[in-house]
Amino acid sequence: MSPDPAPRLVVVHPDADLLARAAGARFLLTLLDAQSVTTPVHVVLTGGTSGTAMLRAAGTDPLRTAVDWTGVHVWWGDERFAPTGDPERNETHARSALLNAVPLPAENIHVVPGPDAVASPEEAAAAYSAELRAHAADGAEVPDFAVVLLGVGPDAHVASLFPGKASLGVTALGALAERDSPKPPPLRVSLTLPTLCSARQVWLLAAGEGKAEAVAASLGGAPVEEAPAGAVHGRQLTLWLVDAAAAGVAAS
Ligand SMILES: O=C(O)[C@H](O)[C@@H](O)[C@H](O)[C@H](O)COP(=O)(O)O
Repeated sequence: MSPDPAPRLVVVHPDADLLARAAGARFLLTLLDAQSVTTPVHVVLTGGTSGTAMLRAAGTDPLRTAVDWTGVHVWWGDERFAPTGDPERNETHARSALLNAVPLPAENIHVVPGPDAVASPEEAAAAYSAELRAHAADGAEVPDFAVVLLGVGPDAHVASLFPGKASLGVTALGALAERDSPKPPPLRVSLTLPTLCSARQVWLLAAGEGKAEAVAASLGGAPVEEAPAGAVHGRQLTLWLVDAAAAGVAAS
């Protein structure tokens, strides 16, 4: 008998601000829950407007002081191939939104190397895959992620996995290089789809009416080539955190 699929829940918040605040608090509480049973706890952050707003909310939420940050490791679902400190980098936004506001040891922040460290996105992806393996359990390729956070693009992309791209067919665990991202900048590094789906929980964030079509297609079962977001599932939970506009409903 095959195991029951993990539940997929959709939480609709009235607007983008409440979405960010609720998701930020939920993130901190989920870290606390995870720390009550295991340490270290590995989490995957996302770039983008909603993901960054959520991290900013977590960065000022009083609950952040209850987390043992020395036992938290952060990773990125994708990164733009830009040098350290560049405003294009997801890392730069995450640091100013949350990471600089909490006592997270520098060695627990696993950044994707940029052109100031390696020669190409392929080299960056290989280095990130090796870093993931180094923090995985014996015999595993990637850490046991407690949560993967993902912003959803208007074309239903997640991380740097875009509709119609060969990257969607990559079955290996680890990171890959994308050289032709339709969302600028073109050069990026992304975790693979199976890596995102290896997490215990996957959260997908979407706000604004520009995301309504992507959310409807993803939840409506569109094929992965059309709506990569719909193909991402956590092992225990898949949580869609959206605002009313992205859900296509009028806010009450
Ligand atoms: O590097 C990036 O651009 C992202 O990680 C990307 O996957 C992002 O999360 C979505 O495009 C949603 O971004 P918005 O919330 O800004 O629409």
